[in-house]
Amino acid sequence: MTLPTHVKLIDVGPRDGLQNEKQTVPAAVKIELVHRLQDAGLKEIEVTSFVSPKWVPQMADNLEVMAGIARQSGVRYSVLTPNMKGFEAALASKPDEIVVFGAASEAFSQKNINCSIAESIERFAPVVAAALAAGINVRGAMSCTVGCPYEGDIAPERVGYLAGLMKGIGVQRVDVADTIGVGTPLSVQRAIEATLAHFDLNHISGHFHDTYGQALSNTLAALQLGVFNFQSSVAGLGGCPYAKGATGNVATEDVVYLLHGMGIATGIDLDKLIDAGQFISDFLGRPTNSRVGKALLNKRLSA
Ligand SMILES: CC(C)(COP(=O)([O-])OP(=O)([O-])OC[C@H]1O[C@@H](n2cnc3c(N)ncnc32)[C@H](O)[C@@H]1OP(=O)([O-])[O-])[C@@H](O)C(=O)NCCC(=O)NCCSC(=O)C[C@@](C)(O)CC(=O)[O-]
Repeated sequence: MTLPTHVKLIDVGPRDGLQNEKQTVPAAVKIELVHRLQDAGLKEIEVTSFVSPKWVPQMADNLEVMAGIARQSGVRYSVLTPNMKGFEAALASKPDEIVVFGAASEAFSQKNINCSIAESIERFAPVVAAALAAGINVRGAMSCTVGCPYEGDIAPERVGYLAGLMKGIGVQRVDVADTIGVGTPLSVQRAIEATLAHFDLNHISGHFHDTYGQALSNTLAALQLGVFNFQSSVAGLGGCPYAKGATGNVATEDVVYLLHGMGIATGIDLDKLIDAGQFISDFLGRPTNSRVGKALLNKRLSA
């Protein structure tokens, strides 16, 4: 078994992590979180989304957040854009990458973006073309690649079908997302293998929610297939408003601990990352969801 020697992490905490928070998180707090993540060594940060503020009120400050970030060279700042309206609004914020987001499940596509899978691809196509013409990178998030809150198990063929559609409209790389965290290593591997029919390993990332406590196992299973891009959320923040009961992404701190323990480089300073997790957890008024964060904070206190 040959594992990757280096892994790239995209922290999606400011977007996926905070989009579902009931309390208002001021733009200044989101900006400070992004600053702390980049100071900790994150080279890719998913900052916000340009979606309907009626659907996701927490992301309504998208322009303010993007404008407030003191950008570091070498860091990629991405934003979600579901349609041309979102893309046109996002352009002013100069994102390095835009993300179109579809689903392998018809029901989830309807609940999340109010259209079928086929209609979503029709909406994404001009967004992708406009982004590429403007020199902006394009990622495609694929939700519900192993399970759906409305349809149950999702067959790998449906993941392959969506990946093929994404490839067909020019999406450059895709995320294989276990939106509700029901996957286990073999089901996640099957979803990735179905994606590999359309995208190579350089262009696939794993995005695992931790609802059933499987996300680290699933990360290892993806590493075993050679995947070396992963998304995670500082302090394990998050959940999708249209996936009731699903918890946050796997905590970035826990993934970094796993990888460093296996001798896999990330370029991330775990201590600084834990401080970033503590910062946002303090603001939200609850303990971090990161097991590693909790353990190392306790260790600091008892030192
Ligand atoms: C996609 C839409 C907009 C379609 O929503 P719609 O209602 O079908 O759109 P519409 O074109 O009919 O427009 C309806 C209203 O929305 C406005 N509108 C239309 N588009 C935009 C836009 N881009 N930005 C701002 N406003 C917009 C539009 O102007 C109009 O306003 P009104 O005339 O009623 O005042 C809607 O369904 C929506 O915003 N959904 C939110 C989806 C979302 O953000 N979900 C969470 C992110 S996905 C996720 O978390 C999963 C992921 C990526 O992390 C991976 C995983 O784990 O699975």
